[in-house]
Amino acid sequence: MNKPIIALDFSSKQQVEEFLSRFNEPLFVKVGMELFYQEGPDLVRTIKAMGHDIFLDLKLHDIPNTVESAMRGLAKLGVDLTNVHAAGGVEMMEAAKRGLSGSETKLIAVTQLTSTSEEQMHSDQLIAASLHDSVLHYAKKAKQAGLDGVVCSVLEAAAISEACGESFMRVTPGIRPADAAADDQKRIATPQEARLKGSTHIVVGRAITKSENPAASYGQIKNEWSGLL
Ligand SMILES: O=C(O)c1cc(=O)[nH]c(=O)n1[C@@H]1O[C@H](COP(=O)(O)O)[C@@H](O)[C@H]1O
Repeated sequence: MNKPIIALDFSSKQQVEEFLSRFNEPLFVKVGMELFYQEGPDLVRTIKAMGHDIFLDLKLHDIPNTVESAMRGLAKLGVDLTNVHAAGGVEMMEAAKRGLSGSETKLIAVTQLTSTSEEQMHSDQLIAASLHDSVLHYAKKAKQAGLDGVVCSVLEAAAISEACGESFMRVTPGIRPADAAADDQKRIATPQEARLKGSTHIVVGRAITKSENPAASYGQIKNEWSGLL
């Protein structure tokens, strides 16, 4: 079972170091925009040197040439996983993949954000399809572009596995323990539902980072995800 990916949604290196010091094991962590825009590539190198796996979540979405060049730079960081928005199109996703060539970094595409509801998608994006079909469509486009998988919600993971193959990654944020608040997320699920409904990876932020005891919360989520609870 893949380790839960902890979203390090902090604004400083100091906060990250304090948080990571509570764990005595190698983790799979996500560095997103908040942290990367404050601390830059140096912190990514520092976390890597500590022995943790890294998902660099910058959600690139631009013209193919710009994304390819940006990915060429990110490839040098040696992260394990990074992402683009599938809405950038197949040509952009292919360019992103070219930019990463020669590196070990896996590439996935965000389909519809887990903070998006079907009503919002209809009204904000003027997409007439169901949210499920939109996510599935983006997943097929990501597969066509040669990507390693997608970011989706647990609710779409099984259908994507069926359409794109079991080895195609389904990285699912919006994970909450059963009694926790949804916050700004719309398509949420528990770690147990993620395991039963076809996720290959779960991404967990606030349920761990805002916990009184992050290591204990991580342990509990990890056990539920692995089927040990
Ligand atoms: O690409 C992502 O990681 C991502 C995609 C998505 O659709 N939804 C989503 O929540 N995320 C990220 O996953 C994390 C979820 O955080 P929590 O809601 O605090 O667990 C955040 O860092 C988001 O940026």
